[in-house]
Amino acid sequence: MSSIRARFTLSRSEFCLETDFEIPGKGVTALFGQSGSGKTTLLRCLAGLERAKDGLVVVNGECWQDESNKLFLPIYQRSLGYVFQDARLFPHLNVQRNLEYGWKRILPGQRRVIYKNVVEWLGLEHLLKRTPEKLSGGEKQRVSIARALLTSPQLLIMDEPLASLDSVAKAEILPYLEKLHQTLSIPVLYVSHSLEEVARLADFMLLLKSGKLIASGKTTEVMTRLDLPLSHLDEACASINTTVVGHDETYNLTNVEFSGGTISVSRLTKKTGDSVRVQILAKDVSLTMVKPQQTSILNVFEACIIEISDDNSSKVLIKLTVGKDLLLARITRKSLILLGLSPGQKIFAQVKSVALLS
Ligand SMILES: Nc1ncnc2c1ncn2[C@@H]1O[C@H](COP(=O)(O)OP(=O)(O)OP(=O)(O)O)[C@@H](O)[C@H]1O
Repeated sequence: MSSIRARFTLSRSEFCLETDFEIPGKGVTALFGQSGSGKTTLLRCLAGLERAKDGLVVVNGECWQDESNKLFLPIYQRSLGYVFQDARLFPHLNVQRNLEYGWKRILPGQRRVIYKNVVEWLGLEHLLKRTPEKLSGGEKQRVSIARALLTSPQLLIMDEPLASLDSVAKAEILPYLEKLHQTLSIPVLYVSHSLEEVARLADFMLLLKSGKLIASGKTTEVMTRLDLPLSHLDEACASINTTVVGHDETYNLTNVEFSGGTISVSRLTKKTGDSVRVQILAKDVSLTMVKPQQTSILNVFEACIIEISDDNSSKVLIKLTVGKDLLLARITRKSLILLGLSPGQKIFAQVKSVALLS
């Protein structure tokens, strides 16, 4: 199986990066951690901008750095695309010339993407003749992503690509990132501070704290681990991959199916069989002992409690399985006691609200 394997130890005066990980060689892996946890330092090590002691980097079978310190490829020899917070386009070149800059550096036989496809994926056809000063922040960032992709990298690093955009521009660019996620064979390492972005885009995640990796694994598994800080954030959530199974034209709803049942959401333009990833916030899940008969909540599922943890002085977090999927519920400690909930118990999870991610 394709994978990216890396190991670094890098000491600075008041900070030490010590990481050893293997992530899938395709799809999007999120690198998540608080400010100062070492995300940029880790990316710099991967890129060859820092020389970590006894470092190791192997990207889909290609060794960029080995532990014997004999092999250390400099950045220009690592097949890497880098997208920064700010787009860093060449201001004097129009969009097309910016894109061609990356494209022409790669020999035709070594190209792994098709120019026309990249332009189309990122919706740039009508912008090709414009100079960067005539682009919005979101458009600039789309050009920057396309330029990085056109270098046909073995690995695409995106370092908080949405951080400098306002919420309107973020909302505009996210569907493009989702489309890339579904279409692209190039693995992406995506740095973000936003749990929603991670839930939306990443299949796998690395969680960094004070220079150490405290977790790595499938996004939902890491996000729902009660021993980790993510499940205790206000926006704690689970993301679930579903498939459209039909539309309810009378009530303008779409039904999507997952391992635990069928979820009704507002009518989507998707077709039967299409994939949809949904996000369910812990605070939007309540629990009942018997299946509610008369309720305005449409989405009620049989669930099993697998773990309970304190959240704050009045709330607890409950991790549930619903079919083969995981869900989090944040309820009051009083409800926990009144209902007498404990691990192993079968209950019903009522989902008040479902956000559609893609
Ligand atoms: N050149 C340097 N010399 C010494 N210490 C540094 C240097 N660069 C960064 N650091 C320290 O290393 C630690 C990790 O920094 P890094 O920039 O990797 O964190 P980060 O997770 O990317 O943060 P942010 O999310 O704010 O960008 C911080 O404590 C920082 O002060």
